[in-house]
Amino acid sequence: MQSFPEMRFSAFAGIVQRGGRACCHADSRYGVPMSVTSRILIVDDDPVQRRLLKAAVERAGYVAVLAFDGAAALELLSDTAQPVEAVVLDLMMPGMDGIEVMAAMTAAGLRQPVVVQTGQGGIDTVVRAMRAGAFDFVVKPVSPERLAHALAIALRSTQAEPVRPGVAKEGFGTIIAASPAMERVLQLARRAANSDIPVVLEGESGVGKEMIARAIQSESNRRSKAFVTVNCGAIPANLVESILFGHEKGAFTGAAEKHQGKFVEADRGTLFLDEIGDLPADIQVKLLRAVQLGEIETVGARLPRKVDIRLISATNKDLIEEVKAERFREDLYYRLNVFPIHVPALRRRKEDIPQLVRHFAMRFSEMTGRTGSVGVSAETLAMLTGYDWPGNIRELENAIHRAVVLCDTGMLTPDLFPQIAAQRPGYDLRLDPAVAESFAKLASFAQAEDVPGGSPADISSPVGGARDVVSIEPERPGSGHDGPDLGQAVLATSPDGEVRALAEVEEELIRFALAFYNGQMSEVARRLGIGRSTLYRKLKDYSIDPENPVRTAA
Ligand SMILES: Nc1ncnc2c1ncn2[C@@H]1O[C@H](COP(=O)(O)OP(=O)(O)OP(=O)(O)O)[C@@H](O)[C@H]1O
Repeated sequence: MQSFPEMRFSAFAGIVQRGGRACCHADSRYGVPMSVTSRILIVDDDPVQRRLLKAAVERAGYVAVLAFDGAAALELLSDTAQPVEAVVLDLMMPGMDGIEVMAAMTAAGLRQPVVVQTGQGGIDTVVRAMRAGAFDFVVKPVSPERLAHALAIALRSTQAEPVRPGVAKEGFGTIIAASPAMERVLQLARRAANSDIPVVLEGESGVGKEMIARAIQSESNRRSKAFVTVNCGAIPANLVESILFGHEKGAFTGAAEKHQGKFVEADRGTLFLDEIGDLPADIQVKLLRAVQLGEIETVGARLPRKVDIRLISATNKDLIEEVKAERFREDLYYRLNVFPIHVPALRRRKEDIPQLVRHFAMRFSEMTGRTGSVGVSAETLAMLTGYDWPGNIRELENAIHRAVVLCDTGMLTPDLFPQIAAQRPGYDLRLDPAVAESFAKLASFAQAEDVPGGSPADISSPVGGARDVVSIEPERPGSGHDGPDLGQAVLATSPDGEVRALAEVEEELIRFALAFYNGQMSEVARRLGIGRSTLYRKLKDYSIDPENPVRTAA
């Protein structure tokens, strides 16, 4: 056995000279043996960023190697004596920028996975980086946890037999998440799992609400009991009561048998009420009673029955708006909505897309019995990351499934996603007729609601079928530039030459900032110099939807 000092690195930071330039490298202060520790190259011209990234990389247990520009980075990457296994690359650097570094890496046959750092805002840069071959991207300022996660997955991708990225059979381990927004969601959901607190999951269709509900159940102390789901929007109004609360034999015409109902089925377990906003008014009263008293009234029964239920509800409606419109009972709203969790749309957390794409490619490769997983080309990853996914993860999952089934080459290429390519600028859609035909066939099996962005008609005729999609991608005004487009400046005077009202200018500036910072509330509040709660109050005052701040013309 080696003695302790030999097992550890000495703490040093050396300077590598190269053509008059200097770059430094440092060892892990955690003293992890070199033979098992991956060396991560950090390329950033900003010394403060380099220091922060180095601390994060070392905290994750890797050795940080630092370079302050592209040229020094390429030299370190080519050093076979001390191989670097992954790269954290800044895109905006003087001289050679990040995209040029990746191009030079490709030209030199350097295959280390690259995690690029991008600024807040426009997706164009991300798309360019993915197209240039980036493995993943993180948005500045990146948390140490997010960076560690991205590096772990990047490093696994280089192993001969890649491990599925953090995927467990059930629970939170099944949920692929890389973005800070989803990390926060999962943090809240984990908290909720520790108690019986009623949870409402809000979010668009296909964002993963049911998956999160299942994870909460499977990590709660009810995990060994039933998880029963009811889609309140899908049950005919005249059957809701009987389906939820059950009925006695002969309770009404046609009730030939006793039916125990979902509440009884879920007794001692969890009841997941999906589309809760669609519950008819009379059933809302009965649900309120069940929640308040812990007892239900089975149709036709003489006595109420006690039940012990953990309730998780989900909605893709704005429940408070439903309350205001008197379609949803206020008392029930407050009973159910004790612990609200908002699950953001996929277009609001594009950092999740590369990992989801790889995850589904691997899963569907396994399911379709392929030997080894299909790869995903850089061009495809760029295209899929740039797309808005109106149907969220469900749409992404279905798109990858179809592409894997149709893929003959072992690599997912843009032509396997005609319904997406049709909506992204710059993709040539001259499809192989055989592929187009397969899409037409597959599309006829697809449920229209599963692919909101691509109906069968779109898929079978990708070129002609391209529809006018209203892009809600919150692109940074003047994206592709470093600063705001001056054409977007908030004007101080009105067309009649008079100074505009303060409230009007404020509203416009807030809308501008929301679009500019891609809806990142903390950033918007910070830049406007106000607190988050003030920002939320102002959004309410001006009826601004943070998801869609660009006001439509009156
Ligand atoms: N983070 C994720 N990681 C992996 N798969 C996911 C993730 N989120 C969602 N999915 C998958 O996407 C699909 C849709 O998810 P889910 O049904 O949970 O969405 P939902 O928000 O409940 O949709 P709806 O409102 O339409 O019922 C499922 O197949 C689910 O497994």
